[in-house]
Amino acid sequence: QVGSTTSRSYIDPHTYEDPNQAVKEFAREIDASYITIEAIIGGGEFGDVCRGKLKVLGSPSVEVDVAIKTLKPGSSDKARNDFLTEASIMGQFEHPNVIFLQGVVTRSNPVMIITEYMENGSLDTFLRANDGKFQVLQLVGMLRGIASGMQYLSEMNYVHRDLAARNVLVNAQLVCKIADFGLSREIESTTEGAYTTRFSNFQGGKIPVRWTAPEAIAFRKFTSASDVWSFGIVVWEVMSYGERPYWNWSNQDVIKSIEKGYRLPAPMDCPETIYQLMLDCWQKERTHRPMFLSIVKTLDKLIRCPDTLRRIAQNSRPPPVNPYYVPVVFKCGSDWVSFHHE
Ligand SMILES: Cc1ccc(-c2c(C)sc(NC(=O)CCCC(=O)O)c2C(N)=O)cc1C
Repeated sequence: QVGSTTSRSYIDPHTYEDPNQAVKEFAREIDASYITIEAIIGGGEFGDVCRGKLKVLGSPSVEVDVAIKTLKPGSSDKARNDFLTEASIMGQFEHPNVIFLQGVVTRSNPVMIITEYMENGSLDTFLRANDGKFQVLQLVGMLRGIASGMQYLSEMNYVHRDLAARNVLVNAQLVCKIADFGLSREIESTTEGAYTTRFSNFQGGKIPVRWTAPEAIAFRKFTSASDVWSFGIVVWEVMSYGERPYWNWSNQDVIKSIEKGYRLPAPMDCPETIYQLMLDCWQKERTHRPMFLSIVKTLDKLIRCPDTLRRIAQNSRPPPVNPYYVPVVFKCGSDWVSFHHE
């Protein structure tokens, strides 16, 4: 890796014969007696998400706040392995803008994954609950953190494939961290040198269309450049305080509009330089998109010279009437559609 600051690459846990081997290698085993579950704060695919305390090793009287994912009892071995995959991936990373793994409980039930506690939860719900309440500089600071976390992951040759505001967590100090490492993936270097993923068992081939780059939708070409496209959508989500990208358009209409060159309009009061960054991330040709390293530098410059954030992008006209919009009796409730479309 030319110019990479990390010495090693991420290892896909699926390359291990025995998935338990990967967990042992990358995640610290914590004894359940060190953990106190205090409250359930949400539900996940495999069980509950809780808030709790972890006794600090060596000084049991000291406790830290943690978040805990539990695997619902009676889960199959496959569900257990898929559940623990997130820990095997997360445990390989160490960066201030990537969620920190404290460890796992695998030798007693329920099986648990323990991470740092992110007091303000997921970024999209946090912004919707605080519409209009932040200064532009605070929003840009959040974006800088997300870009920095993504730069680190791309240097580790990790392609996220599901970067969206819902998968970014916010702590009490407004620090944003990349989360949600559940999807399995395989990294294969190609002749172009760009790291691309050949398709592995990506949860039944479903993709979050409105966050995904055209080449990843069309022929599953997931790379750090397609993560940059998704980052552009996250920028739009943040500057829109959690507005849904493409509003209530159908996934098909999103794909057709993007193909015809349509791009999301500047959110209200969005600085022109930030809107230009979004457009750069949404270049059709993926090699024309900026790398995360340059995105971080661009955001750093804007933060250091706040005057560059004063000029507001034109057009805060209402969202354009979608030319393809046909009133639908019901709407597919999820962002995820299979390749064989709805
Ligand atoms: C492995 C992992 C990954 C993410 C989390 C996690 C969520 C899915 S949600 C949340 N924090 C909150 O929602 C705080 C909200 C406060 C409240 O509503 O009381 C976290 C987290 N890490 O804090 C958890 C784990 C274990």
